[in-house]
Amino acid sequence: MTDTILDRIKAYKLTEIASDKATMPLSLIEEAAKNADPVRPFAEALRRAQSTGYGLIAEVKKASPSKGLIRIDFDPATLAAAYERGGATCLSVLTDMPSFKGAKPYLTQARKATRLPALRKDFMYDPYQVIEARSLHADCILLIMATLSDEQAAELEACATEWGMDVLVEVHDREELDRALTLKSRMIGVNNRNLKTFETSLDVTKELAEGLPEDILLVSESGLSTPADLAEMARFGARSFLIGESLMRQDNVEAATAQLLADPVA
Ligand SMILES: O=P(O)(O)OC[C@@H](O)[C@@H](O)c1c[nH]c2ccccc12
Repeated sequence: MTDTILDRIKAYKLTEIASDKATMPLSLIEEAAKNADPVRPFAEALRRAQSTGYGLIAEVKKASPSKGLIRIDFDPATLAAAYERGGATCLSVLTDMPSFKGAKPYLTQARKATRLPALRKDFMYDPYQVIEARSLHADCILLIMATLSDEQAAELEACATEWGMDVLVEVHDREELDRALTLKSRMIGVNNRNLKTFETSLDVTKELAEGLPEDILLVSESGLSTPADLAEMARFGARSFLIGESLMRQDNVEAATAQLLADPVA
């Protein structure tokens, strides 16, 4: 079978982690994580927001492997502040460099410019990255079931919990969802984009939302751009959203964010 983009990402991530560990030993990362700003409750903020409107995780995203460069004028702190003024609930910041032109400092810069809880958006394989996320002041990490074993996911989740962070568990099909539901986190992200083919369809959220346990906080991720998209997802039980590209392409990010959230369906 030929390599998917996810296979390629995993391969360079493992190399990157090994080299990071050699440059910056775990003990130093742990020290920095202990001194990080207190955790801001991430899942709780979304639950509160979606009880009266929509929960929005607004993504600071410069580029992607499927779309290339998304935004030229890119300052994480400025963009994060615009998202906050526009009514975003949380931030997501890409820290992966090779595929998304992200960077670790972007996370810290974006979070510091706001009072919003922030997700480290990256491909996590090693507890080292989880502790590193906290050292960058992350409040939540992402675990992608498509590229993790059950054992790895449980180990990374336990590490996040130990450091006080929430976990967004990402799935794209029924099998991944069933595996995700055996973890402790009650926050599930359904990625409308298949990370192996880049095919994106809102039908993925519609299909997987059905029959979810009551206590699950469902986040619909990727490919969302209009108030009608959000209303459609809400009809299927998703009132929290992870949105990057469509907002990043706007000249006025604050106004676009406010407009998107203006008229939530009951
Ligand atoms: O830019 P979009 O289509 O609004 O999507 C945002 C977010 O869902 C997407 O960036 C994403 C979802 N899961 C990921 C995992 C890795 C990298 C990126 C992602």
